[in-house]
Amino acid sequence: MRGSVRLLTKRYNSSSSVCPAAVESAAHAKVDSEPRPYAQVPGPKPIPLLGNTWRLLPLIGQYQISDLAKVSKILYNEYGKIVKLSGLVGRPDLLFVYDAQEIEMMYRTETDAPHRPSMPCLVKYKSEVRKDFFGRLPGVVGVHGEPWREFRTKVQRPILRPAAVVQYIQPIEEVTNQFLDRMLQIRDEQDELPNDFDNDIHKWALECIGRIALDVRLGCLDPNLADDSEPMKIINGAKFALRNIALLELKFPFWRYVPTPLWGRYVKNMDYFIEICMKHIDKAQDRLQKKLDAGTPESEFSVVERILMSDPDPKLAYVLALDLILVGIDTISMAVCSVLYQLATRTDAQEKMYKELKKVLPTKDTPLTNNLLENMPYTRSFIKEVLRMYSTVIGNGRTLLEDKVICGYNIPKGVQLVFPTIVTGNMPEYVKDPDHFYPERWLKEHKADYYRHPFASLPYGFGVRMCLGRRFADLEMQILLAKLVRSYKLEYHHEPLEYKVTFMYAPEGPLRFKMTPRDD
Ligand code: HEM
Repeated sequence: MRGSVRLLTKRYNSSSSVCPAAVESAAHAKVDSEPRPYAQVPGPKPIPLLGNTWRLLPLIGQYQISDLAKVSKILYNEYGKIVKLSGLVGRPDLLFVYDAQEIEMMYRTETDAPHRPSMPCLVKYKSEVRKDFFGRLPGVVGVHGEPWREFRTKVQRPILRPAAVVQYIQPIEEVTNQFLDRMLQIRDEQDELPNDFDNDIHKWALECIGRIALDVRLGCLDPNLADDSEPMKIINGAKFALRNIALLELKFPFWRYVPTPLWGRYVKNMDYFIEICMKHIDKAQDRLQKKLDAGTPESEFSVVERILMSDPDPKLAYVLALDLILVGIDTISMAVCSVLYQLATRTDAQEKMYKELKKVLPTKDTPLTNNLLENMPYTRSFIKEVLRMYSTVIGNGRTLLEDKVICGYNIPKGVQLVFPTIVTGNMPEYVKDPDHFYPERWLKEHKADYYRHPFASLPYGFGVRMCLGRRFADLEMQILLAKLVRSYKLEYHHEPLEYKVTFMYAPEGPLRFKMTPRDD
C-alpha cells in the first residue's frame, strides 16, 4: 500500500500548485457565472458497493492511515484545490479544500456554533453510553449546536484570558524541571535517552494537564511508580487512548454496529477518566471554599476555581477537565516529539536558540516570567515553524451547515470539509521557500515577505471553535524549550525518522536523543 502511495507521488507533479478546477471554473465563469454542480467536483471515483471506503481498508486499501498526510498531498496534486472523496460507507462525503482564500472565507462566514466532525467514538460515548452523566451540557469535544455554544461560552473566558496563562508559568516550569531531571537520570552511558523516551514525554504532558485541568500534581513523573498507583493507572489509561483511538476512529468503524472488545475497553477507560476528574475537582472545590472563607483575592484563583465559582453545579468543571485531558495530552506530547526531533537534527537553529536564551536568562536557573518569555522571539518562531512544516494535527474540519459555493462549485450542506493545513502550510504560493525550515519567517521583520497568506498554516484551527488549549500548548512547549536548550545540548545520531499519522502527525521510531549539559 505504501508502494501505491509512492507510485502516485511519482506520477503526479508535486510542484503543481495551480488548481485545474479553479482555472477551468474561472474560465467557465466568464461565459456563465453559474456555479458548477456538485457532481462535477473532481476526486477519485467511488466503485459500486464499496464506494471509496475500500481505499482506507486494511490490506486491500490504496491508502494507509499512517500515510494520510501524503494522501492529502497526493489528492491535491492529482485533482487540484478542491477534491471530493465520496461513497464512504457510513459517513458523509469528504471535501478537501486547498485554497487559502476559500478556507478564509469558510472560517470567516461560519455561524456562532460551527460543527467540527470529530471523534465519533467520543460522540457515541457522550451522547449514548453515558448520557446519564453528560446530560444537557456535554462539553466541547464531540458536541455541536446549542449545547456546544452554551458550554464554550461558559468556559471560554476563564481559560483564554491572557492572565490565566501567566498564572501557570511557575507551575509548568516546576513540572518541566522535574522532567529534565528525569531525562538526565534515564540516559544511558552514551548520554542517550532510551528507546521509549516518548513515554516520558507523555508523562510530562499528563503532569502539565493535571496541573491545569485538575489543580493537582498527579505524580506521573515520579520514579518507581507501583502498578496499582493512581499515576500509573492514569499513564496506562492515556497510553491506551493514544494507541487505540486511531484504530477506532480512522479504520472501518465496526464498533458502530457491534460492541467490539476494543470498544468495551474504550468505554471502561473513559469511565475511569471521569472518576479521576470527579475526585480531583471535588478536592479543588473544598480548597476553594477555604480560600473564599479566608477572603483570598480573586486574582489568585486558578482556572478550575474560576470555573467552579461560575456555576453552582461542579459538573461544568468535571466535564471541562475531562475534555481538556482528552485532547490536551496526545496533541501536546506528539507536538513535543516533533519539536524535539527537529531541534536535535537542526544544530544551527538550536545554536541560535541557545544564544537568544543565554541573553534572556543570565543563569541556567533564572526563574521564568511572562516578560522573559515574551523576549524569546526565535524560540517562539521555531515552534511555529515546526507546526507549519509538520503540523501535528494535519487538518481541521467543518460540516457544512448550509449550501455554499466553494471553488466555483455548488456544495450541498452536510458535506464534511477538510482544511489540510499540512498541505496549505507548505504550498509555495502561500509560503516562500516552503521546504526551507526557516523560523525567522515568523519574525515581525520577515513575516510579510515569507508568509503570504494568514490562513495557510493554522495548526490550532480558527474562529469561535479554535483550540481552547492553544495558549497553554504554546506555553508548555516554550517553557520546555527554554529550560532544555538553556542548559543542555540535544543531538540525534541515528537513522532519520519518518513522519507518520498515528492519529497525530509525528516522527515514528525511538527518540534516542543525546543530551549533554552545557558549560554555562
Ligand atoms: C500543539 C498542541 C495542540 C494542537 C496542534 C491543537 C490543535 C487543535 C485543533 C486544530 C483544534 C480544532 C480547532 C477548530 O475546530 O478550529 C483543537 C481543538 C481543541 N483543543 Fe487543541 N491543540 C493542541 C493542544 C491542546 C491542549 C494542550 C489542550 C488542553 C489544554 C487543547 C484543548 C482543545 C480543546 C478543548 C478543543 C476543542 C475546542 C472546541 O471544539 O470548542 N488543545 N485543537
